[in-house]
Amino acid sequence: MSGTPVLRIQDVRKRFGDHQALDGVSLDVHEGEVVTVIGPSGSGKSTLVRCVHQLESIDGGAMYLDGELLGYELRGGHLRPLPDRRVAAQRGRMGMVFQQFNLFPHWSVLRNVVEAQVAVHGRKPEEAREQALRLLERVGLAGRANAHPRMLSGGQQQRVAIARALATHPRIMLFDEPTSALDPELVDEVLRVVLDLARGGMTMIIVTHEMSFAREVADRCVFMEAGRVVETGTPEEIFDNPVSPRLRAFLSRFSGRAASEEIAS
Ligand SMILES: Nc1ncnc2c1ncn2[C@@H]1O[C@H](COP(=O)(O)OP(=O)(O)OP(=O)(O)O)[C@@H](O)[C@H]1O
Repeated sequence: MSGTPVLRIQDVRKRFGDHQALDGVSLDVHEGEVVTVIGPSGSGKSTLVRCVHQLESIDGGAMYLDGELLGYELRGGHLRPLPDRRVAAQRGRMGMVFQQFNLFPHWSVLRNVVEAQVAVHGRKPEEAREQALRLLERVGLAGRANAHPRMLSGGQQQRVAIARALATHPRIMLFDEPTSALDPELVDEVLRVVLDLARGGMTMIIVTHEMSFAREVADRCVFMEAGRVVETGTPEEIFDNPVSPRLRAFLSRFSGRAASEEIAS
């Protein structure tokens, strides 16, 4: 693909103590592209999106959003960390959805979405309200605008979290296992919303353990293991013609588990 990618991740390294969580990860995500990230537990998938969203600092490499260096600036010939307010502004150009929904419990659903725009774009609440209502409609929750998060199911709360992330008009959406905390019967309603965003052309990175969804929603799929990208390809390449023995082993473990779950249910 040509042109400046929306997101460029270049040789990113991240260490926790003596554990190398990311060991030189590179990935470009282009406008309108949906990239799913799969891999075994502990392979660094969440760390990767957390680094992009600058919830974790990186130890090496660089990341760019629309060509702009994330987290650092070149001053006096040296790379220096950006001041907090500029990091916050960069973060506001990305929408992050976590495993846990992280809604403010004492605010209504509507206010949770409105305040995202007020905080990031400094809009007046009354201006932000109309757009927030449209977003709640988009995630199928127009009727619950005045409810408080505790009155909603996990699936509904996650849909509010998606509306909140969309409220800042992000250039890219980052999903970190958005359905892992949900009861199985609530997973589909959230995945449908994400699929709808994908079809609408949203640029996204989605970390997920939902293999059939990872395949269905993706333009490109990335398999990570031990902090590295082991294989990248179209969903057909990754799921039907995996090259790396590590990916083959991962997929067969997964299909074995899926089959045994089906037998158990
Ligand atoms: N804040 C932290 N402090 C110390 N170690 C961490 C921290 N965050 C992640 N790790 C470690 O880094 C490694 C990668 O974790 P990460 O959560 O990115 O993996 P993952 O692929 O998303 O796993 P899962 O699929 O289970 O969520 C793991 O060994 C994890 O224990």
